[in-house]
Parts: sequence; structure tokens; C-alpha cells
Amino acid sequence: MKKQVVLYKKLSPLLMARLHEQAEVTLIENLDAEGLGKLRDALPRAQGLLGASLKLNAELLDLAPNLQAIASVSVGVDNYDIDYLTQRHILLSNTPDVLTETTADTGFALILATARRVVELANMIREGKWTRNIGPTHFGSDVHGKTLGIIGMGRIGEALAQRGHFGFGMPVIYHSQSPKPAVEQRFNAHYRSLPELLQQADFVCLTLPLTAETEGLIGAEQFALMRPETIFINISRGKVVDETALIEALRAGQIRAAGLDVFEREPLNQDSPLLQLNNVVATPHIGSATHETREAMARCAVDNLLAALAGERPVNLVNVGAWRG
Ligand SMILES: NC(=O)C1=CN([C@@H]2O[C@H](COP(=O)(O)OP(=O)(O)OC[C@H]3O[C@@H](n4cnc5c(N)ncnc54)[C@H](OP(=O)(O)O)[C@@H]3O)[C@@H](O)[C@H]2O)C=CC1
Ligand SMILES: O=CC(=O)O
Repeated sequence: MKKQVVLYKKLSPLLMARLHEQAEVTLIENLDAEGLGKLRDALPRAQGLLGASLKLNAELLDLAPNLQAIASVSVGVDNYDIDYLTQRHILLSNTPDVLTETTADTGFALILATARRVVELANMIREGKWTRNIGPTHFGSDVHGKTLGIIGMGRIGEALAQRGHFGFGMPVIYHSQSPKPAVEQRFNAHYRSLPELLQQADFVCLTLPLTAETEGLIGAEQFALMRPETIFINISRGKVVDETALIEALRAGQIRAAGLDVFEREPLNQDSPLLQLNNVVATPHIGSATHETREAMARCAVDNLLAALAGERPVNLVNVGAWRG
């Protein structure tokens, strides 16, 4: 008998056809109030779930007694209670690697956009304010040759280091849970304690996951260690940063600018003070959002889900403790 799969993310026709061949599929197109109601109705029969951007807490998952596997279309797994899933032997998989380069591209786009004031000055033209040659008040700062500081030297951190080192001749310093000798050799990178990195980097870039340990890692005390020339980039998760402290640091000139792809609350509220600041470049969580990469992520998630439902260990199993094979 075909397995029951609930999708809360629309897939390409090719991937939909592949899923339909092997499973009975219920598609929840939107996660608005109506969609969430449909999801609740579908959960009691779900054996597999596939989607992203939804906090799947125990209260929801308790509605799904037959659930065997969740395939997240993301590398970050902060939306899941991993202990709870493991206890119930529900296999959680994610989509690492396929999005690494694209997300690092986004990080570098934010580095360049903030340093060279791309958005602010492009808006100046649109507003009809380019009336004579620009002068020092419109100058930005160099990227090449500046010190790139990476917090979280994993897959995406390493791809960012590659761009900085080979593309822009940037000295690379990093902070992680453990030193990375291979990375140090490849990019001539140097390990630093967190306070040292915050003091020394021209660009402080967050590329680490949201966990109990990293929530609120960067707050007032950490911004105070940065310099007025520091540019702060966050492509990890909004909650790693105390957003109120970030706004204060920007307003007080404690740091020069911020490039932000992620926020404490998403979508970001239109009233957010961040949107009033010219030295903030804000993007709507687009780290992996290209046609090619989103399709690769969805394909990876479908592979993981079908493997799990067929009793095989998914390649990207997150909670290995749940595996009984
Ligand atoms: N903006 C976006 O659209 C996207 C955002 N992301 C975010 O990026 C994150 C990283 O992805 P990826 O690079 O693939 O993950 P990896 O697991 O490869 O890398 C994460 C790195 O963070 C480090 N780390 C974890 N905890 C800490 C800590 N407490 N202090 C310092 N370093 C720490 C780890 O260090 P160690 O190796 O030493 O354990 C690891 O090297 C994702 O979890 C996700 O939240 C990902 C994709 C797109
Ligand atoms: O934020 C995106 C992810 O894949 O994680």
C-alpha cells in the first residue's frame, strides 16, 4: 500500500510526479490559517511530512500518531524538537551541501552591498537625488584586503572563506566550536576566541546554526567589542542576535553597517527600526533562494523522505538516535 505523505511546500511538477508514483500525497499550498487547519486535519493519517518554515512542535506532532519521517527542505533544523522526534523514532532529515555555495553567494552579496552602500545609493538615483558628482559623504569602504571574520566555520562558513580568500585577498579569521586545521591550511585562516574575532574583523559574519547555545550569542556586550568600521553580516538565524542591541549599535555608530538575511521574527515587521536605517541592507531570508538551488533542495528532501518511508536510512538523517535499522 502507498504511504501517506503530507506536503506543506509545493514542489516542481517533476518532483510531484515522482512522489505521486510512490505515495498518496496531500498538498497544503499555504501555511495561512486555512492551510494550518488543513494540515491539522491531514496529520492523523500522515506517515511522512515534507516542507519548511513551520515550527513543528509536539502539540502539532501529537496529532500524527503514524508519523515515521519528516524531510525538511532546509539545512537548519531549529524548527524541530529533535529530542521529541528521536523519542518517537521519527526520522528527521535536512538538505545540507546543495545550498552551501548559493548561501555563501548571498553572504558575499551582503558584504559588497553594505560596504559599497549599493542599495542606499541606488535608491538615491531612483529618488532623483543624483544631481551632481558624488563626494566623500557617499563613499563606501573597500572589501578586498579587509579582514573577514567568520563565526561558525562549517560548510557555509568555509564557502564564504573561499570567496574572501581567493576572490578578494581577505585575511580570514574564524571562531567555531573546534579548530579546523584543513581550513586554516587552505585559506591561511586563523582561529580566534569570540571576543578576539569581534575586535579584529572588519566583517563579522554569522554562519552558525540556531541552538540553545547560540541563541542570543551576539548582544550588547559583543557589539561593544566591535569597531566603528565593523560591518556585521547575518545569514544564519535571526535569534542568534539580540536585535534590539543590534539596532542600538547601529544607531550609536558602534558599528558601520549591517547586512541581514534573517531576523528574530520573519517576515520582518514593516515597522522595524532596521528598515529606517540607511546603513542596513535587509533581504527576506533569500540565502538559498535561486531556482536551481531550491529545486536541488526539494529533490534532496524527496530522496530523504522516500528512503525513510521505504525503511532505508536517509542520506541526510539528522537524529541518528531515531534510527532502528
Ligand atoms: N540565510 C539562509 O537562507 C540560510 C541560513 N542557513 C543557516 O546556516 C547554518 C549553517 O549551515 P551549514 O554551514 O550548512 O552548517 P554546518 O553544520 O556545516 O556549520 C555550522 C558551524 O557552526 C559551528 N557552531 C555550532 N555551534 C557553535 C557555537 N556555539 N559557537 C561557535 N560555532 C558553532 C559549528 O562548529 P563545529 O564544526 O566546530 O562544531 C559548524 O562548523 C544553518 O544551520 C542555518 O541556520 C543555512 C542555509 C541558508
Ligand atoms: O535557512 C535556510 C536553511 O536551509 O536552513
